[in-house]
Amino acid sequence: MLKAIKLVKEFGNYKAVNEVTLNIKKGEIYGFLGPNGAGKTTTIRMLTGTLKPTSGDVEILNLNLFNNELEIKRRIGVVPDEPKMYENLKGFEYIEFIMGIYKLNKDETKKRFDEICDAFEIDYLNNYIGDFSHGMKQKLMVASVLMRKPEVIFLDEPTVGLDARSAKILKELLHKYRDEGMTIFLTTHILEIAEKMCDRIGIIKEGRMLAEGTIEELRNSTENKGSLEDIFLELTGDDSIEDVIKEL
Ligand SMILES: Nc1ncnc2c1ncn2[C@@H]1O[C@H](COP(=O)(O)OP(=O)(O)OP(=O)(O)O)[C@@H](O)[C@H]1O
Repeated sequence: MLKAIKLVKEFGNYKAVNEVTLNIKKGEIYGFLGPNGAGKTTTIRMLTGTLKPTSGDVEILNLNLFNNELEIKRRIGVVPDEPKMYENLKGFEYIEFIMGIYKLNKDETKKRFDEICDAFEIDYLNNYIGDFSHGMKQKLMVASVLMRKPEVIFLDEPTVGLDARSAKILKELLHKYRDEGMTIFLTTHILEIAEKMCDRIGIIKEGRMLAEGTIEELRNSTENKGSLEDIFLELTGDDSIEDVIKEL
């Protein structure tokens, strides 16, 4: 469904992503975790066709990304870490614009969009996007992508800026769409969210994959039998954090 084969991205002499290989199944929620600067956003940008890899390949929906970019972009959805939207449009104008671009069935899509708006309490569609807070933009961006029912969705730090209620609603919406067959790839720094939300987790550091598996598999592959936070800190080598805290 979603495959990356030895993906590499070099910025000058710096290897931001170093031979990352992924194999994600249909209907799976895959959490991509790693410390700051590990290469998560760079990987997402390569997986979604916004950044050309230095080497390696990507296959989505059984199609090679680089030979089928338009078809793939039509069938996937992307929620970037910074929601980029037209600031001079009102919320409802942006949604009409997206419906037009993707040539969506208006009645069906509107029904789905309204359901998501109800869940997220989006009641500000008559206002200009430029006046929205980060969280308000994020919710509209998520709604504009989910209403299309993409077959694969990529979300980079989707809960940043969301209040606790909206983050919980997002988790429930993603589980619902996963159960209907959507494949979901997300990054997060909130390990509790990853633990509750994801079927499988990959951990990256300094561009390289350190580990991958279900929480249970990750637990068995490390000495640490505790929470995802304990496993993550052990794998990423930040287990000295307790000493740092003691010194504070
Ligand atoms: N356009 C660019 N030019 C040069 N270096 C870049 C560029 N984009 C990313 N990098 C570098 O690549 C590395 C990986 O960055 P990336 O944004 O993928 O990390 P990340 O895991 O998403 O981090 P964070 O969790 O902090 O968002 C970083 O060292 C970053 O400085």
